Amino acid sequence: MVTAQRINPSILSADFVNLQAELEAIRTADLVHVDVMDNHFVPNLTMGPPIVERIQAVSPVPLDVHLMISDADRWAPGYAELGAYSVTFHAEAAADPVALARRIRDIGARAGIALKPGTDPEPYLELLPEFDQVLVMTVEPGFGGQSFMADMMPKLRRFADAKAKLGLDLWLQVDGGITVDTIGIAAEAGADTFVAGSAVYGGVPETRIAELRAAAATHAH
Ligand SMILES: O=C(CO)[C@@H](O)[C@H](O)COP(=O)(O)O
Repeated sequence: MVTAQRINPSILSADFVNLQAELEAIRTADLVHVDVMDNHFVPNLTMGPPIVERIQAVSPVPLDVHLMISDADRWAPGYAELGAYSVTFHAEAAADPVALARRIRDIGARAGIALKPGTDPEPYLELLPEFDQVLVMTVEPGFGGQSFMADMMPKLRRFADAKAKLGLDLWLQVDGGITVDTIGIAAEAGADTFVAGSAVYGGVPETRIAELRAAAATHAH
């Protein structure tokens, strides 16, 4: 069986003044990746619940919310309540990742856990049944347009191995520096869900999404 692959454009690279049109331009995507940053967990600031709620209301594609914020335990459930399809919080920002994932799932969203490049995957491997997706950051979180960190592939492989061993239906997501040249490397290491900002909005989004899909498919497991 070939694993389904998903392309989730990050609107961090979109024109925020024309966001509704930018959302329409990626209607062939699987999910819209929404980067929420608080200028505390990461040195950048984007948006909070009121703007995400408006995006949710007008987007033709469901939202994959990535919270790069401190105190995730307090804020993450609100994004599930406003209707996000998935809510991913950082392992480094949650006091009790399992309890938080359960709250997100109880509200009806998919629960994801994200790891910064320097974070050891080991403590999370046995917790994987509590999550619907794992996000392995392939750049330091905070900004679009950075270079893909190929040295994160061993971490991705550890999650892929644990997923196979436990027989889980778990999505493995990568985010940062994903292009037609790097997507295959991540797919080869076990990723099935790909976030791309500058690679999508740096050209005609529909064409770029199709190109990324084709490049990933040649490396599908
Ligand atoms: O979370 C982040 C950055 O922290 C990402 O979602 C970026 O928006 C990806 O941008 P590109 O590396 O694809 O340009």
